Amino acid sequence: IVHIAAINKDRTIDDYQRIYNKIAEKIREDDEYDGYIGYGPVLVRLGWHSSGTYNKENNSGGSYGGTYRFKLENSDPSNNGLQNAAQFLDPIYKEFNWISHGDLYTLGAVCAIQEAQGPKIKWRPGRVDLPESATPENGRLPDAVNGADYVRKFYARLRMNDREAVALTGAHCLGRTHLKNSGFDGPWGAASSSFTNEFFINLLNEQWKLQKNAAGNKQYDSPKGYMMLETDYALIQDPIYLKIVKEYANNEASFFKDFASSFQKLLENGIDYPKGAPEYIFKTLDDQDM
Ligand code: HEM
Ligand SMILES: CCN(CC)c1nc(N)c2ccccc2n1
Repeated sequence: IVHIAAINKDRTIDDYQRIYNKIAEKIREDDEYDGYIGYGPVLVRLGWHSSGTYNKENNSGGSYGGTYRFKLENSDPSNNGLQNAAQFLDPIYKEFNWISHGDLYTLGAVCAIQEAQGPKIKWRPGRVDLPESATPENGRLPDAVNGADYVRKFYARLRMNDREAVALTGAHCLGRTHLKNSGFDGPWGAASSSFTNEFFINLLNEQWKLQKNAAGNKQYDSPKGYMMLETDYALIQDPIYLKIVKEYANNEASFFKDFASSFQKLLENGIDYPKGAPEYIFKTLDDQDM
């Protein structure tokens, strides 16, 4: 399967910055969502899940076709809760319906990370809406009840190495798990909506206890009210991952640099960009004194 980015010469960075600003302003406006965590984290998860169906073996899945908009994909149990992000983006799509769904889902995730004071993420337009027949089957997204071998193998399918896998999981500094969505619960208390390396610091500093939660699923809980999925905890069980976790816990700049490159790679998996294809770095609202 080959997906070539379609470059729309009529659209400039200003057009996409306008959409970025609309999303960023709406994130600020709709601040009450999920107990005042806000829409940032679930927008990041939508961008990740619409890309995480990629399979390097046959270059199938991924963000290109915007197939999350079809029932088969958005009703995948792995996508429980992402309807909130899709509904958030609906009015933005109505106003700017010249953008493809794949570009919108990935732009929303980049916007959410940058507006959470995370790193600047380079973003390239050109994804093209594909028909429903292009929708990948359910089951391509990862399960949380697994160890390091599963995590390594899963990320390899997305062409990600150990550093990229650890960096990407650092996005779990945002948001929370919801029993009704995934059968996992927490963290409780001050849920942060800033993009930082705290996920790695918590992994190393908290005391973790493997417990069964209210849904009977195993997760690691800490006395301070933090939690880790088994796939999170795997990052300190595996010696190679552990070394990288320590690096990111002690060097936020290194985490930011690797996250930015890994996230762009994740969002662009499966797409061939022609030479000279435009690449944008959007300004945050703060950069624009908005
Ligand atoms: C082995 C890989 C991964 C597994 C098993 C996993 C699993 C999960 C689960 C079970 C949830 C809770 C969903 C809910 O209950 O609402 C979650 C939330 C989240 N995940 Fe992951 N995840 C993985 C990798 C990633 C990656 C690569 C990213 C982004 C780069 C990411 C970003 C997020 C975010 C931002 C949330 C919070 C969403 C919200 O607050 O609504 N995750 N993840
Ligand atoms: C770093 C603690 N937090 C956010 C305050 C956290 N920790 C997690 N382990 C986590 C796992 C999946 C989704 C969100 C998550 N959030």
